[in-house]
Formats: sequence, structure tokens, C-alpha cells
Amino acid sequence: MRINSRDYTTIWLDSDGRRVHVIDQTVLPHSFETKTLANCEDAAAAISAMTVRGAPLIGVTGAYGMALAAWRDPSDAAVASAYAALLATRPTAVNLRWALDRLRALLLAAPVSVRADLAYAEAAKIAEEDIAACQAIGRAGAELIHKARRGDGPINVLTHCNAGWLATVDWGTALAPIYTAARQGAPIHVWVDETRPRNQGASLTAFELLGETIPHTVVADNAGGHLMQHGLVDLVIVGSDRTTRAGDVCNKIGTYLKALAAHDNGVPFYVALPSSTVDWRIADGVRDIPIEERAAREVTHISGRGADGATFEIQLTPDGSPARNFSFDVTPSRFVTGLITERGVCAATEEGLKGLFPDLAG
Ligand SMILES: CSC[C@@H](O)[C@@H](O)C(=O)COP(=O)(O)O
Repeated sequence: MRINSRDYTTIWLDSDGRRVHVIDQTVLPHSFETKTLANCEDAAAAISAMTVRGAPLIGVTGAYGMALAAWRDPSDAAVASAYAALLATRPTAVNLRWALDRLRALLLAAPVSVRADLAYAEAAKIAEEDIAACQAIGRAGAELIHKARRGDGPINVLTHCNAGWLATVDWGTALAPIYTAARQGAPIHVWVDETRPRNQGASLTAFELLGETIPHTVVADNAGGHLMQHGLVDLVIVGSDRTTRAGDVCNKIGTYLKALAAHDNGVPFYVALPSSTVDWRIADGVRDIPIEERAAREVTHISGRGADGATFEIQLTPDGSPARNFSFDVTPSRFVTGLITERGVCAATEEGLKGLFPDLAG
């Protein structure tokens, strides 16, 4: 998508065909910087530190991490070591395991001499598939937005965290329908949850929507229920880090609370996701999806830009007050109106997902 009138994707290959460049999302929105990944360790560090984040982008970065590893050492042992190091970076987004499994199977079945080229080609294929899937999600979801129109006023969509193009290779998942419908002429306004503690909404979704000139308003996470009670939300669209075959949806912490408020107020609650985010192995998301717990400092401290333009961190909590930082939660399928996928919209049920993906459901 566009930054300062220039088209970007979040990750791209250097002209040398080996090193990988990514947008450093830890310094957005106040600074635009890129980072170069020159080896598997760089890719793992970029995922762990959230230089890159968002389930599909984590998967693509993991795939390129396997390619960077094979470039240096294509042996079976090195492939296994890279797989383990990358898988250990973040536990919740299933796209990471999905991509690593795909690369590992391909590489171990190939002669060592061709593994590096094969890995880079497969990582590029996964990236292209992600772009196409997100564009298809945009088309399918745009129809829902058009249908939500009531009179001449704006269609108010609430979204949580950042499930835009910065969370994928391009277009995004939850924001793809917004970009697509807006380009089709729909009058959209987006309520942007700030999304504590990492503030992906306030820093990344707002940045994206500004870049695409989509009207939006940043609100505290706790405002969503109030907005819905007062008829100010026509539908909710969020992303997912892992959706079970039964339609339970794991997404950024706070998503579950938005779903409860939407359910209580009769507001449609949609989840946009590519099939690479479905974990066909499990049904019960609350029981079986691993929830990442990150450093408490992300809760006790916050960073921002000062009046002098410099970015700095401040402490919010008193010295000595403990904190815990749960990064995701699970919304049971009963609170999900529908899943917006690259093959269309389905119910958040095993039957719904099997109907769209009989080839993947097993
Ligand atoms: C298309 S991205 C969907 C999800 O990955 C997104 O909503 C989310 O939870 C991102 O969490 P993050 O911790 O920033 O990786």
C-alpha cells in the first residue's frame, strides 16, 4: 500500500536475490525505517522483537528465514535448526508453523544443491499467495460493508489491533474490505481501537488509514461497548492469529471483549483471515491455542513522540507494581457472525470452513 505516495509491501527481496528487507514497525508511525535481514537469526529476531508482526507477515518472514538459513547452510541439520529457532519466536500465530512446515518439507525432500534457490522461490510464492488471498478477502468483505449502509451517513466499522497491510505482505485482512469498499465509493468511517499495550491500532492502523485517506477516529479500547450501545458501530471486522476448524478465533487481547459487546448490541462481528490462519488440528480454541505472554514492560511503560520530536519511553505504573502481558485471547465461534476468507464468507463453524476448504479440512 502507499506511504508518502509510494507503493510498498512490508517485506521484499534485495536485488541480490538473497537478503531480505522489511519495514521496521517498532518505530512507526513517527519514523519510517527499514531493516535488512541477512541471515536466519536476523529473521528470528525481527519476529520476536515485532519488527515485523501480524500473523500472515510472521509466516512469510519465517519462510524467508528458512531461505536465509539454506543460503548459508542447506544441510538437514541446518534446516532443522532454523526451523526450531524460527518456531520458537512467537507461539500464537499459526501462520508461522504453517509456513515453516511447508518450507521444511520442501527442503528435506530436495537435493542439498538446490535447496537455497528452492527456498527463496517458495518464500516468494507464499508472499504472492498472501497478497492474492488478502485481495480476495477485500473483495468478499467489501460486499458486507456495502450491505451495512444505512442511508447517506458513513458506514461505521470498528476494528481492533492492526490487521491491515502492515500485518500481511500487502492489503491486510480486516482492513482489506475497508480499502476495497472505499475505492468502490463506500462512505466509510473506521473506529480504531488503540489496542493496549503495544498500541498497534493507534500507531499502525491509524498510520495506514491516514496513508489511504480513510476517515477514522482513534478510541480507547474500552470505548467500543459504549459506541455500540449508541448505534455508532455498523459492523466490527477484526483479524485472527489462529482460527480453529470449529471457528474459535484467537486474535489480539481485547478482541473477545469486543465480540461480547457486539453480541450484546446486535452488531455483526466478522473475522477476516486467509486459510493459512486456520489450525485444522484443533477445535477448542480456549483450551488448545497457546497464548503468548510478552514482557511486563510493554504494560508498565509506553513510548511516544515528545514535543521536541524525539521518541522516548515513560513508566506508567509505580515502582514495584507487578504486571502481566497476555498478548491474545480467544473468541468462541458463537460470538462470530462470519469468517471472511479468500474463498468467500462462511459461518464460523466446522461445516462452514469445510464448505469453503474441503481440500484443506482433511
Ligand atoms: C492480519 S493480522 C491478524 C492478527 O495477526 C492481528 O490482528 C494481531 O493480532 C497482530 O498481533 P501482533 O502481536 O501485532 O502480531
